[in-house]
Parts: sequence; structure tokens; C-alpha cells
Amino acid sequence: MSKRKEKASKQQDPVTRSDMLSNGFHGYKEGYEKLEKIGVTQHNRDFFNKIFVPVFLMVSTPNFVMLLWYTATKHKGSYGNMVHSITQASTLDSLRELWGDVHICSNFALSVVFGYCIWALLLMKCLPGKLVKGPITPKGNTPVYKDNGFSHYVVTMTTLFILTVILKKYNLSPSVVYDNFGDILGTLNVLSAIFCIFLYIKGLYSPSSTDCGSSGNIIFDYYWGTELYPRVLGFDIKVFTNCRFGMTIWAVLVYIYALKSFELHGFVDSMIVSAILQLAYITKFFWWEAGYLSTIDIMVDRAGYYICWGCLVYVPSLYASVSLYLVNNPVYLGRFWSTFILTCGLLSISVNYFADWQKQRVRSADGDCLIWGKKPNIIRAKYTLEDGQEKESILLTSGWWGLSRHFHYIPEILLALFWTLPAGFENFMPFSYVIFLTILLTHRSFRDDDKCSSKYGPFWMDYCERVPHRIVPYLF
Ligand SMILES: NC(=O)C1=CN([C@@H]2O[C@H](COP(=O)(O)OP(=O)(O)OC[C@H]3O[C@@H](n4cnc5c(N)ncnc54)[C@H](OP(=O)(O)O)[C@@H]3O)[C@@H](O)[C@H]2O)C=CC1
Ligand SMILES: CC(C)CCC[C@@H](C)[C@H]1CC[C@H]2C3=CC=C4C[C@@H](O)CC[C@]4(C)[C@H]3CC[C@]12C
Repeated sequence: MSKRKEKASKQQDPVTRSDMLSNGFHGYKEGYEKLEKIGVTQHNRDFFNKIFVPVFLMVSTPNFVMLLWYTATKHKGSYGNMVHSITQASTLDSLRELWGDVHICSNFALSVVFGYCIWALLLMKCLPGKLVKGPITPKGNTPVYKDNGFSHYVVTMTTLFILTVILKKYNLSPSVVYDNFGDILGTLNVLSAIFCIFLYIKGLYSPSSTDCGSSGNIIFDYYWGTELYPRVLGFDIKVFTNCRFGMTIWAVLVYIYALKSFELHGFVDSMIVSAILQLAYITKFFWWEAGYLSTIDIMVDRAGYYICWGCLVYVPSLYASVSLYLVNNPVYLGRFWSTFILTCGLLSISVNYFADWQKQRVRSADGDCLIWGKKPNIIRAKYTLEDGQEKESILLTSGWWGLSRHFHYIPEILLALFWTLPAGFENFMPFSYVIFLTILLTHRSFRDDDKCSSKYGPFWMDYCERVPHRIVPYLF
């Protein structure tokens, strides 16, 4: 191996055999051998990745989302006060205090959750949209989707606005969702966990495609899922949970929290600045929804607790938490800071959008396009599917993708920071999302590099050699 190649291989992270299998692509095994050399056994790794982490997350995250809501609504967004209050009692009593006031499956909560699901499913079926092909899966399947996410989003948000105007005439308001959000969140938590049991069984006994199977470990299968893209009655489950539920409910909640804040305090600039940035980001997401269907969430992550519960419960609670916090903690920014934060936030959204766009553009034009006004630098990377078929794909090594391998995560994190800054520094709670996101994206950059190195082998090493930094140019 040449010196340059050797150096690049050192920048690779270890790839476990099970990672390679779950990615489903043949290829690069050097990282795995490295792991064996330093004596980490397969058994220890399996226990940590397949039992400890899933159990830890499945126990902590449902409580964490309830705590977040509880802190924002009952302790004015102060983790300190919340911890003080719950540490007065035993763990069991604390859990009781946390869940005790919540009416799981109350009539109101059930009507809101099921009412919205029926609405979203109807729109998914009825709104027109071009059929788009997802990327080919490791088993050689090509899922087809109806690209009507943007119209679903516009119709839903417009209807919500019209509903607000109509309800006002009767002295009612959609902000009743904020008043009962504890019940709704508790209900969502429980229903989503049951839904994941359904997905687990469906993947084992009635899978929708050959991209399915069990790892032999029930805990891991429930957490990770047993199917890559399950379909029920013609509905794609991951498109529903990730886009039509998680991302849309996030937007709906941002709107409802802003409305509640207006009803309580009149116009509060921090709430509006944060809401504009979040809604602009979500609008960008739906505009690019077909692109999202080629990300690792769809290509690699199966429909289990991680993705489905995550999108049904974690996204609505954690992702919208800055707005939830601002309802009880209005901050007045003034014109200068409002304009400054808005401008920086919108700039971050455009950089993030154009990075995703460059990657898609260069592939759809087969490299025959301009990136930053120049002919793009590309690698024509070959890879092999599980059935042995040879395929080729393009890796862009210029534009945003020439600065670092995941440069687009920087504007993603900065943007989250910009919609959090309006909440000020009095409490730590509003920073929960941006901290989670930084950890998630750092971990994701490792996962993605693992996935790409096992998929593309030497071609990915070549990319790492040309673009040596993972996220932050010259640093990391
Ligand atoms: N707010 C949140 O919670 C999160 C937001 N995001 C955002 O979602 C968007 C998509 O996420 P992202 O992680 O990028 O999605 P992906 O993880 O799917 O993107 C990485 C994939 O792109 C392909 N790829 C990698 N490098 C190149 C390259 N140089 N040229 C061409 N293709 C390449 C590879 O797929 P292939 O197999 O096709 O080669 C790789 O697996 C981003 O805007 C990100 O910021 C992401 C995660 C969390
Ligand atoms: C249960 C958990 C501890 C963690 C659950 C994590 C998931 C909810 C999130 C993992 C990856 C996230 C996303 C990836 C890419 C996205 C595109 C972006 O433009 C919008 C956000 C998102 C859809 C985002 C949503 C949450 C995750 C699926």
C-alpha cells in the first residue's frame, strides 16, 4: 500500500463486521481487523451496541421527553428547579410525579393524535405528486415514493391558519394543544411504543420487501427494526413517521407555541425570530423531501424504535423545545439582535441546503454540471450489492464537499444555535436540542464514514485522502 493510501486508511474509523453486514455492502474490512488487533472482542461490542445502548435509550428517552415538557411547563424551563423538586422524593415517587398528572389516552389526546394521523394519511394518498425512485438498497430493491411532501406541508399549515381564524370566532384556539400537551405526549409515547411492536412483528412475519430480517436478538430487533422500508395498505411507514408526522408536527407545534405566547404576552420578538428560523428550515426540508429519501435514515436505518419512535415522539418534543420554553419565558431582543440572528440563521439554512443540493446535482447530471462555477472534481466510485451486482456512483470532492466530508453539519448546528439564542442564557434547557444535535451529527459522521468505507472501499479511501477532515476543515 502506498504511503498516501496508508495515511488515509489511518483516518478511517473501525468498521465492525456487524456494521458491515447491517449496511449490507461488501468491501472494506481493514477497520474490523484493526479492532481485532487491539483486542476488543466481538462479544463485548455486541453486548454494548445491541443490548446496553438500546436498553439505555429505550428507558431514558421516554422519560427524558416527559421531563423536558415538565421542566418547561411546571418549572419555568429550569432544570435546576426540576431536579430539586424530583430529588426530594424517591425514584418511584419522582416517576409518579412526572407521569402522574398526565392522562394517557384521554379522549382529547386520542382525538388529536388519531385525527392528525387520518388527515396526514388522506393527504399522502390524495395529493398529486411525481413518482420518485429511492436509492437501490443492498438487496437490490428500488423503493418508489410519491413526491407530495411539500404540498402536504403547505396544505396542513394553511389549514391550521384558517382553523385558527375560524375558532377565534367561537372564542376557541388551537393553543388548547399546548394546554394539554402533557396528555398528548404521554399518549404518543405509549402508542408509538406499541406501534413499534407492530412493526417488529410485521417485519418478521409479513415483510414488504426482501430488505428485512432478524439479528437474532429481540431487544436489538425492536430497537433497530426488522424491515428497511415497510409498507402498510400502500403507505410507506418511514415517509409517514419521519416526514408526514415528525417534521410536520414540529412545524405545527412551533406555530401553536407562538400562538400561545401571543395570547399570553402579545408580540414577543424572540418567539417570532426562533419560529421563523425553525419554519424556514422545515419548509426547506419539505422542498427537498425527495433528497431526504436518499439519506442514511432511509437507506440504512430500519423502521424500529430508533427512527419511528424517534420521529413520532422525540422530534415533536425535543426539536420544538426552544419554542415550548419561550412560551413561559418571553425574552425581548430588540431590532438589532432580531435582525442579526435572523440573517445568520437564514444564511446557515442556505449553506446547508446548497451542500445537499450540490451532492444531488452532481449525481443527477452525471458530473456534467458546474459547482461553484467550475467543473466539479469527482470520484467514480464502484461498489457491489449483496447479490454481486456491480454498481457505480459519484462522490463529489469539490464545492462544500471538498472542504470536509460532512461540512454541511456545521451550518445545521449553527442554525439550531441561532434559533436557540433568542431564548437567552438564563436557563440551560433551551440548549438541549443543539447539544443533542451536535452529538447526533458527530456520531452520524462516524456512522456514515463507516457505511461509505464498507460500501466503496478504496474509492472512499481516495476521498478521505483528497478531503482529510471529517467535519471541521483543518481541525476535525
Ligand atoms: N436536524 C437533524 O436532526 C439532522 C439533520 N440532518 C440533515 O439532513 C441532511 C442529510 O443528512 P446527511 O447526514 O448528509 O445524509 P446522509 O447521511 O444520507 O448523507 C450522506 C450520504 O451521502 C453520500 N455521500 C457522502 N459523501 C458524498 C460525496 N462527497 N458526494 C456525493 N455523495 C456523498 C453517501 O451516500 P451514498 O451511499 O449514496 O453514496 C452518504 O452515505 C443534511 O442537511 C443534514 O444536515 C441530518 C441528521 C440529523
Ligand atoms: C430515539 C433516539 C435516542 C434518537 C432518535 C433520533 C431520530 C429522531 C433522528 C435521527 C436522525 C434525525 C434526522 C435526520 C435527518 C433529518 C433531515 C433534516 O433536514 C430534518 C431532520 C431529520 C428528518 C432528522 C429527524 C430526526 C432523526 C430521524
